[in-house]
Amino acid sequence: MPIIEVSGVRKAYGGRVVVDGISFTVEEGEIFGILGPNGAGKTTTVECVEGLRHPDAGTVRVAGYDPVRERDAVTRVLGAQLQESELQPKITVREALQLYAACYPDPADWRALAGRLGLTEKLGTRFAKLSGGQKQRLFIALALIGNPRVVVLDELTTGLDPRARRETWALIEEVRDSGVTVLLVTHFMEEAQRLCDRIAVIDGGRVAALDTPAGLVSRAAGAVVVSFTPSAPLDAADLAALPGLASREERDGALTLTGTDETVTGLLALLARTGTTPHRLRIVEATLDDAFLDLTGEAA
Ligand SMILES: Nc1ncnc2c1ncn2[C@@H]1O[C@H](COP(=O)(O)OP(=O)(O)OP(=O)(O)O)[C@@H](O)[C@H]1O
Repeated sequence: MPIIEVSGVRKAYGGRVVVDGISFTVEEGEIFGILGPNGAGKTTTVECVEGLRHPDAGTVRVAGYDPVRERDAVTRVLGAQLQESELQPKITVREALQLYAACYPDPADWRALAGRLGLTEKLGTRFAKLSGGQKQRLFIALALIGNPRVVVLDELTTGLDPRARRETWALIEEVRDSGVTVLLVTHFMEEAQRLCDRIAVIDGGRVAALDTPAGLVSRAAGAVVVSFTPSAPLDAADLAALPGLASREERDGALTLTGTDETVTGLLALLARTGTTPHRLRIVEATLDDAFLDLTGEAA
């Protein structure tokens, strides 16, 4: 049984539909990404999973529980870090961990959690004095303190420098490796590609695509771009017949082809057959960015 099931969820604010029939399931033990442009409906969707918003239609189940009607049960299995989290500026890391631990019947050992998240030396530090990366680590610790089976992380690494972001990624992987399912809302392609087992691309309140990162990339219009200068001109009909060819451009004797892996294989066979040498050969694969642009028409 999937640990999260979202089926046909709709949500409108003041008559404007922002989530328009979203469905997906998250399997236990995976890092599932929700990716989409600003205002796509990502946060509204995960807030329905967390029970913070009531869908107008459709159903949500977390470990079989309804987040609205069975709020207490869902609170026991789901930990959340919200998009705009804040704590009182004067609370120390130790006090925050103890306070949150007191809210759960069977909390994690907060000292061990602080150790895992590299916060032991900061236990006496006030929230306002923590760096961005330390605050995010504290929010991950607070999301994990109830020993949840699922943790929802919304825009966790926004505002972090590249090094702190990478450290946070390693922590998210550790969380998953410890057996907790992760639902991750993100804007960052590199983050989604590196961390997620599967990604739902949300655009205009709908699921535009749901696949593994590699599966999404292979859907980009020109998944592979090959450029080279042939030692002798190639026959236009031979080039046009290459399997999977999406586009062809010639400039100053240099050829640029976009297509698929099959296009590259076909091109290599054509070069061998005609005894042509490809000078300055470059093969570039599409990225999740390209797939995202194709799917949503927007840059991340
Ligand atoms: N409480 C609310 N009342 C009215 N409109 C809202 C409310 N919350 C969100 N919206 C609107 O709903 C749309 C979807 O918002 P949501 O926060 O779910 O998108 P998002 O994909 O998470 O965006 P972002 O990446 O910018 O955080 C936006 O146009 C937003 O302005």
